[in-house]
Amino acid sequence: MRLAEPGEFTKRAFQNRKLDLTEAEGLGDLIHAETEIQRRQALRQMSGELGQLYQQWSKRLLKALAHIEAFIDFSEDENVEENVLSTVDIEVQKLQEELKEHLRDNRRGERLRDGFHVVLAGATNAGKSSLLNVTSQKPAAIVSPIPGTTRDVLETVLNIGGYPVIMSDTAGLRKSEDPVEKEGVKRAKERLGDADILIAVADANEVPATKASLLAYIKSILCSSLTEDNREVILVLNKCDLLHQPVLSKVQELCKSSELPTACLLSCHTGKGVGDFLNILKKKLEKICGDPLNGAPSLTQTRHRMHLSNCLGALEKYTAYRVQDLVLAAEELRIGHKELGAITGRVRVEEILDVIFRDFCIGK
Ligand SMILES: Nc1nc2c(ncn2[C@@H]2O[C@H](COP(=O)(O)OP(=O)(O)OP(=O)(O)O)[C@@H](O)[C@H]2O)c(=O)[nH]1
Ligand SMILES: [Mg+2]
Repeated sequence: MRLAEPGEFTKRAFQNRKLDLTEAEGLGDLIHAETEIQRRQALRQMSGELGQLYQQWSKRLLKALAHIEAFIDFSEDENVEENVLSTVDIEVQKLQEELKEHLRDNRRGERLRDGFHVVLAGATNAGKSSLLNVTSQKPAAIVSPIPGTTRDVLETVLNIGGYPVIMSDTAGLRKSEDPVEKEGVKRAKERLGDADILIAVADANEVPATKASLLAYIKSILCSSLTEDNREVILVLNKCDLLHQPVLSKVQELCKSSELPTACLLSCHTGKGVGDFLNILKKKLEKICGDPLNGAPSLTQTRHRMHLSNCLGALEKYTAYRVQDLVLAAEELRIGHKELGAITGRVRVEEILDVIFRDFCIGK
């Protein structure tokens, strides 16, 4: 018997299947869609919408800071009234809410720029690598009937309906004494932790027959991620070409259960159901993203996220200190403003004074 050359499985399997896949309805359109979303998102960045938003926050915070300083320094002998403080409080509260909303965006902008992490996980031989090849339409991963073929995490960049995606194939999850495979399983689990969307891949011929046991099976594939967080999960039941009609109907019925994650029955060999899978994936991406081309522009840089979070932290401290110690509270506004300044550019002391003398009749 001749030993197979490395990569032979992949090439042969892929060439045999390529024709079927290009015939799968809508598949090409979904995979090869222009990254319109990314392009228009970039245009929004370039037109400075995000910059304008941060500038606007910075100006409002500067005004709040100036007013509080005016109150601290001049309220006793000049015309600075008590209600200045309550106006500042309201403005700081509003800024906190706007910042929170901006930060609570599921890292949409960063994901749109760098790609959404979609991770394929499942038992050995379920067809994870086959699914990666089918969706990317190239023999990216080695496919073979030998369980434990994939040992490492393999990433492929895809474009699903305009959304950038980094799809990761992982080692099949099973107990092994082989140190290389063990390491592969460890890496697979780590990668699961980073996923925006988890794809639990199972062989449709081997899935448990009841809802409860199937649910437990999915949880074991996802290392309980399903219960621990609210991340999107798709259950893929592969190799449906091997199912006989009565079993197929049973599995189809099982898939409809609302207690299970969105399920998709498909065959990487015939291409049947792959288009549906991509559509489900696209819908999940849309769900995470909202409409990226409308509404407030999204955060795109981790550095900005850090400064905005720091700014929010300072504004929250302002609220905490406000009743006990006005000077400490004002200091927090200064810190918050400095954090915004790290994004929008520094503000000089004179600018604070300008606001004070513009808004109050001091020394006049
Ligand atoms: N009949 C049938 N066989 C399939 C299908 N998808 C994959 N296979 C076969 O199943 C075997 C395992 O496929 P892989 O894609 O390597 O499975 P895997 O989940 O990546 O396996 P590991 O890397 O070992 O974890 C190969 O022989 C594939 O040709 C399918 O839709 N139908
Ligand atoms: Mg594999």
